[in-house]
Amino acid sequence: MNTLFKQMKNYKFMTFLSIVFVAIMAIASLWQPKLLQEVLTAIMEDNLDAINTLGVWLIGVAVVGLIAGIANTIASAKVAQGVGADLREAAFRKIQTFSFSNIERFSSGNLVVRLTNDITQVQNLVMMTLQSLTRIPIIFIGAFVMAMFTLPQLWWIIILLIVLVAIVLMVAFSFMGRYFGKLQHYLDKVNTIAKENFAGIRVVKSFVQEDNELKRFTKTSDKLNEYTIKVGYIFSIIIPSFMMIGNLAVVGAIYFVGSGILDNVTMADMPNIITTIAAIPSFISYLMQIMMAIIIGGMLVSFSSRAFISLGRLNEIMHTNPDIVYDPNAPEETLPGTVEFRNVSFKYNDDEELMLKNISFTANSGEMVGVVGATGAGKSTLVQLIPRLYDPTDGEILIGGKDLRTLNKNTVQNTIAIVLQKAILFSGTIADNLRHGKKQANLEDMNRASGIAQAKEFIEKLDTQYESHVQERGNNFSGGQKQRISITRGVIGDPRILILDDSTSALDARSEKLVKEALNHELTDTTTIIVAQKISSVVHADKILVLDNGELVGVGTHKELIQNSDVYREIYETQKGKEVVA
Ligand SMILES: Nc1ncnc2c1ncn2[C@@H]1O[C@H](COP(=O)(O)OP(=O)(O)OP(=O)(O)O)[C@@H](O)[C@H]1O
Repeated sequence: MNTLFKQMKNYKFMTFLSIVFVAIMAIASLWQPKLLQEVLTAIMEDNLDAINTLGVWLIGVAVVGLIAGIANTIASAKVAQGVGADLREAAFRKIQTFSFSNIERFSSGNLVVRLTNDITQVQNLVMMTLQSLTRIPIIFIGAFVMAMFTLPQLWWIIILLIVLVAIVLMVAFSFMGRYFGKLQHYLDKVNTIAKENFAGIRVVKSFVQEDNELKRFTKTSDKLNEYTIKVGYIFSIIIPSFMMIGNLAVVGAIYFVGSGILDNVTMADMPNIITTIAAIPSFISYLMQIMMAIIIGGMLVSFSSRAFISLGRLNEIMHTNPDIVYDPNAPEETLPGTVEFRNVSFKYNDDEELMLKNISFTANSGEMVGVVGATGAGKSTLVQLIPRLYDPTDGEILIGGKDLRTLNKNTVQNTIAIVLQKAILFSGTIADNLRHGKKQANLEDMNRASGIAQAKEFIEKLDTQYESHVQERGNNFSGGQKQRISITRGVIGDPRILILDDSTSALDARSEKLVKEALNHELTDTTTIIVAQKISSVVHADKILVLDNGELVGVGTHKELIQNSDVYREIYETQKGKEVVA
């Protein structure tokens, strides 16, 4: 709730206006039946002056109610949309502060649902609350009191109507609550299957999985349909039930008033009879208002319970403390490119076992360091600790001789660049993507960096070159092109430490060689850490780290390791026959 109130503070005036307008609207709708009763009395008494005056009043009150209703909707929508947008931005800003671990704990898909569906639920709650919350008690209590004054002898019809409507509503909501949960579950599932299929459409097509996927989708969609129909059935029962209760109340009112009149039909009673007959439409109108207030109130309660769950999920984001926090007082500095691991151990989030165990090594400034090991040995995990994507569980990492945890955020970002295993590009232009690596990058910077990454040639062939459009996830580029663009993005800022996490895997052997040579020539002071599947990629490195099951089992040059490291020799032997190891 705090999160919501905090956001609503910015819209105090609009909220106030919306409450005032809804109160005016409620009073207008309570007043109209009363005026109608008076007009009817005036008609039956043939009082033309009163008819004219009251008619004008009736129209005036209706117009005021209408204007207040429109103004309330505008003000409520402004508050709801504003709160929704602010909440979305606040949550997105908060997520930007999250570490990898924070995001993994939520899962990225789940965060997207929170930013879209959950925010919409909260937005609707604000809208409904501002439109109904104050109106419901005013209408309910007002219409109850007015109905009692209008035809006090029929008090029991009012009570009966309230009890019956409340019973129908409670029974219906108890079923609907159950079905709504299932409905949401299958709706999420349908979304997930659809998203998964569109994102992985190439896999679906290449493995000829269309029929299987269609079956999977249809099964879930049918379930969704089943529960939607069940909810529809309940509505098809409750709406006529309400109408029946309303009609019974109307008939009851007319019958009992009518029989009361027939009991006293003398001329002396005429004024009383006129007043009573004129009161019937007004009484019925109040009954309908009472009924609507209960129905809308019930729906608001049922809807709020869903919206409060969404609010709770958003609160969870807002109250999560980022795992990785930078010291705001640390000065921004230029550091040499040395990397030192001192007894570093690491485990992922809730894992029991350590993924990296007591790792120590030093990479000197300007060196090229290779990291090799079997699949799952912990190579990516190790290099991701260097740009602080995760913090070690134990031990410390020194960059340029200083503890990584004490460094300014900009220092870390300007000193270290990582090109991840999976090349991820953002929609926009190639230039937009490259500016992630250097904000003010100009054409010269882009040309130089793309030259190093062997991307220049293909970019220059594009019609609009660096301004070429990049589709979502870079889908309009090949795997190799995406990797080249992401290497360009990595080197464009001239980092002191460049990490290539298996990021030349989609490049042909010649291009890979050219990238390595260009890195050697152009980034002579840069410490380059290369995670490689193939020993051929790091055979000339100044130092190679050999990882086995999270342990550092060898450090040295290719020659040294061939002699000293069984694990390295084994990897080398298995690869030797398959490719040329220089
Ligand atoms: N985000 C994560 N959360 C939990 N466990 C993870 C995560 N990332 C990796 N792991 C686990 O850590 C281990 C090491 O993974 P890592 O990606 O570091 O290996 P790798 O040596 O780079 O493998 P590969 O050569 O296949 O890329 C694996 O067992 C993997 O399941």
